[in-house]
Amino acid sequence: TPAPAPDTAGLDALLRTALGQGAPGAAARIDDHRTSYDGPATVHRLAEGVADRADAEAMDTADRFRIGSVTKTFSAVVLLQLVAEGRLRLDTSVDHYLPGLLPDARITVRHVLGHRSGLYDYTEDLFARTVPGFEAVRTKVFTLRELVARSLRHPLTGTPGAAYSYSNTNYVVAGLLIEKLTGEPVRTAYEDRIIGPLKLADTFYVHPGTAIPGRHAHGYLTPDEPGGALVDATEQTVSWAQSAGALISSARDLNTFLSALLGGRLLPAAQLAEMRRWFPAGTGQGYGLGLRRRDLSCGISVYGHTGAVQGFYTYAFTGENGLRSYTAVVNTSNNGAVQATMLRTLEPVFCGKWAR
Ligand SMILES: C[C@@H](NC(=O)[C@@H](C)NC(=O)CCCC[C@H](NC(=O)C[NH3+])C(=O)[O-])C(=O)O
Repeated sequence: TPAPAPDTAGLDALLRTALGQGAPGAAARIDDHRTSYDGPATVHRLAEGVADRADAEAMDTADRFRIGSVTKTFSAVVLLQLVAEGRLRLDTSVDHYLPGLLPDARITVRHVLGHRSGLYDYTEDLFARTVPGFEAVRTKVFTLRELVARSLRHPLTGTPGAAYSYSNTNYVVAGLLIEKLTGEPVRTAYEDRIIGPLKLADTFYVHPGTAIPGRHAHGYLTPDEPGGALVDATEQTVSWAQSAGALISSARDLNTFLSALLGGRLLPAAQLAEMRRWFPAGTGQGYGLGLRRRDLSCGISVYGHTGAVQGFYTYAFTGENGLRSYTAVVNTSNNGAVQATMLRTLEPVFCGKWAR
């Protein structure tokens, strides 16, 4: 049975709701392939509001932006390619590859990629106070090991291999694994293994640079104080996240990436299957290896990742076999109402107008 057509009117209504809840702008793109993830597609583009509050430049679906944790899916793909090449084993202790880094040799590569390591999330400390925390790190450059050291000031939050517990520390360790196994910085791995082969012309890893190259949206951080002024957070190193959240991309490129991933272009079937071994991660949600699954009201499950970096929320998901891919960005963050509204957009996009 063909998938229901996207309800673009319902999607646009939700984007406008997000603006009413405090987002300066919102943009969304759907790439709807007929028979194959890399074949011809119907493209839907929607944009509301402004990319830049200073000059009221309109939001455009072509604008580049910071994708936050969607970076984790890129990092997981690189490591799973290394698994396919026989250079890494998922059920081997991280200690085997990075001796002495972690305090518990029971933590395996699979635990790290599935957020089941128990490693404390150092960003809890960094961003307990949203704007002061951001201002304190926005121009800072950390090493990946410094970020792990911040995590290890706290005990493990649980037994390695037990429940899912989201932690950025896991994808900092993933970055250290990529660098150790390839002998190259993570930027080279992203470029050689994903960005180049898929020709993702809007996708960049510029750390520790602070500028978003070319045409981009400004990102506005919502302060903790109700009614407080938005903070232009566009320029930052994102060194606090790196392999856990520092990539820059566009709606077009993320749709290409997810369609290729779920379409089987980036990983052999065995490794894609590993990525899709789900652990419970909330109601109607699963986490595999760098990949989220969300179950929708119409019985469709979608696969991708969300992103939250100062000034930008990203939602990037695709359906079965990567046929219909959807990316949306709103240029604010630290705003729960906007986040909830944007998660609802998956319904009209993948279930059509009967989902309202
Ligand atoms: C959610 C998403 N995770 C990410 O994208 C990672 C990189 N971001 C975070 O862990 C949140 C950092 C604080 C953001 C800040 N919040 C605060 O400072 C709150 N005090 C903000 O909202 O900009 C995911 O994995 O799905």
